[in-house]
Amino acid sequence: MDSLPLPQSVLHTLDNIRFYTKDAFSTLTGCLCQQQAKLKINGRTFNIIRLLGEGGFSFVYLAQDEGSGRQFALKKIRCPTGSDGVKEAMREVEAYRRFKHPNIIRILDSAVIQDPDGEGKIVYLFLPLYKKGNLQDIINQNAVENTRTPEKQILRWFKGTCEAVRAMHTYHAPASSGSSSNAQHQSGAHEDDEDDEMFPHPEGDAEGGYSYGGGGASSVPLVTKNRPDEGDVVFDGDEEVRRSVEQGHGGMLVPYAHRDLKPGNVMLADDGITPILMDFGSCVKARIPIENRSQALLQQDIAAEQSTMAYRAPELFDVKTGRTLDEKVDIWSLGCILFALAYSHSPFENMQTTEQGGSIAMAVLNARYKHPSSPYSDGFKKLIDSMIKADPKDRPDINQVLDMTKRLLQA
Ligand SMILES: Nc1ncnc2c1ncn2[C@@H]1O[C@H](COP(=O)(O)OP(=O)(O)OP(=O)(O)O)[C@@H](O)[C@H]1O
Repeated sequence: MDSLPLPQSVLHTLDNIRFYTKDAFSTLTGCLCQQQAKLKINGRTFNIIRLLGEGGFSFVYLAQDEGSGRQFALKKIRCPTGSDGVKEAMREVEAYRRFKHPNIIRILDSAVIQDPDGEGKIVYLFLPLYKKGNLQDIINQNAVENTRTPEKQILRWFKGTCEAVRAMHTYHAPASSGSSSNAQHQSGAHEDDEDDEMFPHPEGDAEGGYSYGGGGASSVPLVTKNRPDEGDVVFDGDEEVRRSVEQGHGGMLVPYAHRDLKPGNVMLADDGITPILMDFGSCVKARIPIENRSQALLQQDIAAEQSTMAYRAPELFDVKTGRTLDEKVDIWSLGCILFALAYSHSPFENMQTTEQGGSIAMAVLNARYKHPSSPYSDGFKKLIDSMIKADPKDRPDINQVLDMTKRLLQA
């Protein structure tokens, strides 16, 4: 059959869902209407229904398990040979597993396969599907319809988002061997893991909590374990945390920072109320002492790649030697998120800044922004202002942000 002429946008999409053999892909391009892209992993077949979204490093598809009919968000991360892609993707997987909290996305499973089209590997993350979209969709809708979300509603979404961030900022290393009691479990994490482990995992975990097949054209399942068995040392994917646990220093505070908090990374659960924090590709241990210029430049480069500019804290634009980066970077971003939920844009992507010839970076470094006129309360505006402070030391910590938010909700 002759191939149908396809518009560029469709070809672009197809280029990114060449999940399986070239023959099958030819069939797909020839019969787009009748055929659906399929992905086979470990004997399970998934129909790829449509593209949900696209990030800097990945494509996210709506996928359906042909056997059970269950739908997922399937994140596909392509990792070229010679890059740290697989390692970085696995850091994201470990971060999803580390934080078990009702406002943090959980991972259902993951797999690494040989890229059928190249030398590299592809990492697939199976995530719960959120059909209501994210907070950026709400912002876009408000902008298009010239509407505003009521203050209390904004604060409810914001509070849930802060609770997710608190779970990261107050993370404690696993207490000891044979126990899964980390801070998240103690503070009411959901234990609803019955859906986990979509693929059979016949072997034990490899060192580092996962293993993946090293070659061959066929799909190789990632061996993962989402819940620790009795007697296992709980490994959270971080070498330093593991060493501390082994040395009997479990239970210590190890704050993590998300480093890419923005409305597009907060999904809405099906109730439309519960915010779910996602996209942990940028997540790092929060406290990083900067001892020399090369460390400063490295952190600056990482931030430039992974932290969205309009929500990025000033200390990540210009990393200073002799300082310690910490979790306050997220507090800045939370201030920008609250502002954006109110006024439909980040404080540092408004027209005024660019019209006056100023760059975003300059405005951020000076924490220079203005509240447009609005019906929001003074308390609400003060909460935003408390977080968007140039000096991280002047910003509240996450517990203080939550206290202020709760007080406003009760007012
Ligand atoms: N679980 C999900 N349910 C529904 N849609 C999702 C889900 N996960 C991701 N998406 C969609 O895919 C988009 C990209 O996802 P994600 O942010 O994880 O990718 P990324 O490559 O890490 O992005 P970024 O470049 O912003 O860091 C999201 O903005 C969202 O629209």
